[in-house]
Amino acid sequence: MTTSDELELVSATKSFGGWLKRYKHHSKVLGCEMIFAIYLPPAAEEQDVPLLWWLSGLTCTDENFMQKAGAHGTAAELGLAIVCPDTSPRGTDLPGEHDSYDFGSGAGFYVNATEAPWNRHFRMYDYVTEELPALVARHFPLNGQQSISGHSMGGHGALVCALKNPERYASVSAFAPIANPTQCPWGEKALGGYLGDDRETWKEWDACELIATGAPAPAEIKVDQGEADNFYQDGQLRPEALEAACKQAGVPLTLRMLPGYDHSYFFIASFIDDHLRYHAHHLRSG
Ligand SMILES: N[C@@H](CCC(=O)N[C@@H](CSC=O)C(=O)NCC(=O)O)C(=O)O
Repeated sequence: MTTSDELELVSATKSFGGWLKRYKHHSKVLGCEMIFAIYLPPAAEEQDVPLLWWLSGLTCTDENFMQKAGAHGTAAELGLAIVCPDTSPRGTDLPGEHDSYDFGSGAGFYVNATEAPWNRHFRMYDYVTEELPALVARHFPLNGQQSISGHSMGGHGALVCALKNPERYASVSAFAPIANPTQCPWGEKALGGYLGDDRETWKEWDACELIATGAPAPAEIKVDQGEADNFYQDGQLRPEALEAACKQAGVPLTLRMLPGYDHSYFFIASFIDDHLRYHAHHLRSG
């Protein structure tokens, strides 16, 4: 087992002149061993660089984005580091943790659970906003400038992290986020399980609710949504609710509805360059 400030290198792979590295560490917040991935652009060999957080979706680990999004070339060009955390605590084996793809392992929803037994380990919000940022700041050549993005459950996570901490991130974007989790089946299952039956307590983990109560965004929010996404068509994502909440509150949002694209990493790979350039712009001017 590693101690809280030790990193164990799992793998190192050269990519576009930079390095994709995976590390194992002990998380005090989650009470288990975790793996995260970091892409360090070539510029990180000479200077401290800005950082983009990528939060992945249901069933993902630290690996999906790094292997499928095709982000390394543009991140290398822009001098942007990228960190991908895992999507839940691992190896805790709570009763029922592995029974479904949308709750428990691979489905931490970036909240701090309050219901037993989940509250012992499932504190992914604190992990991605406190423990892991402090850890990577100590170990890598980062200049302190940060932005955040994510997909689906991770898009929800990115929006919530940014709306709760607008001073910490220069910008926020999302691909097909679960934008209104208090009002969709995925969110009702996860928030009910992790937080209990009182739906009032769910609202602080819902981007639309946060915006409605006056939470400011760090910059104009950028969201891409595929129109052929089956989860969108099934009402899991609700970008229209995000658009309405932003309009009502005067929060700037650029929402693109993209014909023909589904929920997969082919959609993400098609538009990741736009998102990286949007974040690099805000990180430079931040
Ligand atoms: N039945 C599918 C559902 C899981 C899925 O589609 N996961 C998406 C994220 S969905 C919302 O958070 C994903 O990113 N999958 C990983 C990938 O590499 O595509 C299943 O079990 O895969």
